Amino acid sequence: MAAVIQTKIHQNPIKIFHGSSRSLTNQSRAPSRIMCAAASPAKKRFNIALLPGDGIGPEVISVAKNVLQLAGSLEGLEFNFQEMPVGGAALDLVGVPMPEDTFSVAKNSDAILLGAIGGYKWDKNEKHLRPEMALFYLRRDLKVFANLRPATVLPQLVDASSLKREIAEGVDMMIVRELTGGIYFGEPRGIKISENGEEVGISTEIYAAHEIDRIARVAFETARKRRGKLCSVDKANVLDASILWRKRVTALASEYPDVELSHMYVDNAAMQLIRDPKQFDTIVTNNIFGDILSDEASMITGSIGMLPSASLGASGPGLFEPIHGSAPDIAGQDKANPLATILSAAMLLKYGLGEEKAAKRIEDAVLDALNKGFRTGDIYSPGNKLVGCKEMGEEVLKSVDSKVAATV
Ligand SMILES: NC(=O)c1ccc[n+]([C@@H]2O[C@H](COP(=O)([O-])OP(=O)(O)OC[C@H]3O[C@@H](n4cnc5c(N)ncnc54)[C@H](O)[C@@H]3O)[C@@H](O)[C@H]2O)c1
Ligand SMILES: CC(C)[C@H](C(=O)O)[C@@H](O)C(=O)O
Ligand SMILES: [Mg+2]
Repeated sequence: MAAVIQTKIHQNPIKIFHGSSRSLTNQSRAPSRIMCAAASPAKKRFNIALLPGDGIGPEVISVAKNVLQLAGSLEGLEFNFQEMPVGGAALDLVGVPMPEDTFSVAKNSDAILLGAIGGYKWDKNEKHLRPEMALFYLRRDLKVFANLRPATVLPQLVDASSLKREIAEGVDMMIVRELTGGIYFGEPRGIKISENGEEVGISTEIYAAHEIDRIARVAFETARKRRGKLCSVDKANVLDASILWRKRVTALASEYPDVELSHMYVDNAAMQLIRDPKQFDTIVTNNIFGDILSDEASMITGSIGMLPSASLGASGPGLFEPIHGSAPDIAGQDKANPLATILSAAMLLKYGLGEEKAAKRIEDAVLDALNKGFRTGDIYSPGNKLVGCKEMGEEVLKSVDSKVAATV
């Protein structure tokens, strides 16, 4: 599997951005040149786990799957899709949010494309039976600690931004969110009874040095390939976990002399994102700050329906999903913007499978559909053509098919 970035942990070189080794096996299982001499060239085969989930999840996944399939086939890739229930859909089917079969298919795939999880129906479930737990199990057990959330204002969508044109235009940042640690997973946690008999809710923000180092390295490497600026966002004026975070990130900076490192408190960062988002190139931050800041950044780009993500570990398949949720308020109405999921499929190709050409086909097709004026409701502005989720998907498919490289 093609590694996109190499890094070091404790001086041992390891691959950071790659999918499982299954694809290599699959390639070797592909028909040999001699056998196929008269037919088309041997195709690379990949197993993709599709986890549609809940709400708008199935709507956006069905569209993204078609786009992935077509873009891949034009680059000689063949996908074996296996669709499995997760979240509320799995709770309804088998009583747990992450069935063993689903995890096993995901773990043994080359990459996972997930829609969204959650919904009103399960909101009152006990915590371990909430759909969202599936996400935690997946992220934790696949060890995908590095979550890349790019927020780019496309020229076609400047008017859809919540910010004024002159502030939004040209924004292009990458949020590197730590995904398997911090307050989401820290112990102790739970709702307990205190000594005076009162209920107390406990969540613990905790980071070990190695967890900070490995995400910081991913962020330095990412910044190095972008504009060379890294801003580490923390709350080191208050939180002990952030004090250690800042110390470790600072200590690593000498290994990346070509990257300009700065630090910012998270409250200021939330404000600066709105005041002057162009100051940011790469941001590295902990699990919860990354969750919040990426939703904020999405509105600079026009909509949360535009932001894809890639979650990557040191080995095994990557997990690719839009940053948005199941949007129960618009589910089943063909109103969802599928572009975040389609762009997540592009990230799957690029970071998960190392198939940059196929990824570029998808990115170009998205730009082409936007250039032609197609807009779902969340990114609509007067003068454009309002379409639903399915039609947007069909337009992107047409653009992939026409092999037109969009001019931005
Ligand atoms: N990764 C995930 O699966 C994920 C992420 C966030 C929230 N959730 C879950 O989703 C459920 C709803 O959460 P929420 O309402 O806070 O967040 P949400 O992201 O689902 O929706 C927030 C708002 O954004 C809109 N929106 C979201 N995605 C859109 C899209 N693709 N196109 C157009 N509009 C879109 C929704 O209609 C809604 O008004 C909850 O159960 C939550 O836990 C799941
Ligand atoms: C649904 C929720 C558990 C999840 C998170 O907080 O990580 C979501 O908001 C996200 O951004 O992927
Ligand atoms: Mg979130």
